[in-house]
Amino acid sequence: MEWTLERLLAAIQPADRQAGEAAWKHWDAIAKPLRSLGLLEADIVRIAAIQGTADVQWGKKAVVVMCADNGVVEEGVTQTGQEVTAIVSENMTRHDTSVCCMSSVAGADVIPVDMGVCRPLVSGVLDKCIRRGTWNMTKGPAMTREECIQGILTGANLVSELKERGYGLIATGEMGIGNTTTSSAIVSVLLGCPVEEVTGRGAGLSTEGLARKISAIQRGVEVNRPDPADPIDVVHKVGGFDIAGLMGVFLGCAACRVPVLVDGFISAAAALAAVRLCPAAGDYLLASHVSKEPAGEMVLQALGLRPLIRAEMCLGEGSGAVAAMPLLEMGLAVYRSMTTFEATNIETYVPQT
Ligand SMILES: Cc1cc2ncn([C@H]3O[C@H](COP(=O)(O)O)[C@@H](O)[C@H]3O)c2cc1C
Ligand SMILES: O=C(O)c1cccnc1
Repeated sequence: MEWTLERLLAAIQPADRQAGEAAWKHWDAIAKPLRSLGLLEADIVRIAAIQGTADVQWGKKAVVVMCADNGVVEEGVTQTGQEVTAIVSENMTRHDTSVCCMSSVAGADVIPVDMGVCRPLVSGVLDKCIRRGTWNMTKGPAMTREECIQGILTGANLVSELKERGYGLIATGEMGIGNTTTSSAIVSVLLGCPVEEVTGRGAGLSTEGLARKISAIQRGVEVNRPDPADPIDVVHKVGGFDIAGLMGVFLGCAACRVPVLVDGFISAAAALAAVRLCPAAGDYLLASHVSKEPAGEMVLQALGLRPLIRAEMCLGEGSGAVAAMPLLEMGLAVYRSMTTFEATNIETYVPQT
């Protein structure tokens, strides 16, 4: 059954605290210094609560890469032309992008999705194209409200399908020239922060380019007056099809009780919009890394998330989210395989909390 927005939001319930407590109990019985694996432990506990059982396991892993073009690129807010979106999206099918190389190491499948790239793509990219690029947000809404909802439902339906196919851990990724512009616009509106504080150089931008980018976002916000209390209003006016799709992935993962790794600034902006739409969805998110973009840390804080990795990455594509997978798997290996204090006859260790 395909999701409607009403059914999707109604299906999202807070994660299972009791399962989380049981997972802490198991961690604390393992023969090692208490809580010494830090966030690895906390994240496995989070996943236990998401899955509703302390018997944590996740099966296959995937990174969903939402690809789309952004009309605002005509304002000169990016270093490269928008044709790069299509090229890199197609390179995903040949396993020739950064996230593809990293996913091979992490054992994750890469699933590129055309949410609205400017030209038709090869068939290896899942065709969910809403429209061939958004409109320029400095002149009016980037998309209609209906298109935004279509994007959200596309992402959520994809998660349901992936869950049926045995995927139990999903990373979010994106490819869309200009999407740090849309992300900064969303974050500025949702967090009520000045545009210049949440806007960076994206995939590389000169100082003049950065000034153009800030001005374009300011004009986009002034022209559209998005309502910060209505995340769909914000994303349809100043967001992109990739971000709408990512919102749907986060909401779909929450509805299907699948843990989802947030990548960098763009994914985090989409996660923020998803959580503002449905606060309970926040329980299902895991932060992977903190983006080097200026507001990377700020958005994670607003989401109440602690990143596993601080590596000054700002690549996108889902690269940071995939990088966190092996760490989580190491945590899971200790959680599932290690001997306990009791079994190994260590009686003298008195855990101090
Ligand atoms: C060759 C290339 C590969 C990329 N892979 C990810 N991004 C990253 O850069 C884009 C966002 O930056 P901006 O808003 O400045 O355009 C997104 O596509 C993001 O995934 C790339 C960018 C480029 C140029
Ligand atoms: O943090 C990110 O997701 C990011 C930052 C800059 C460019 N591309 C992606």
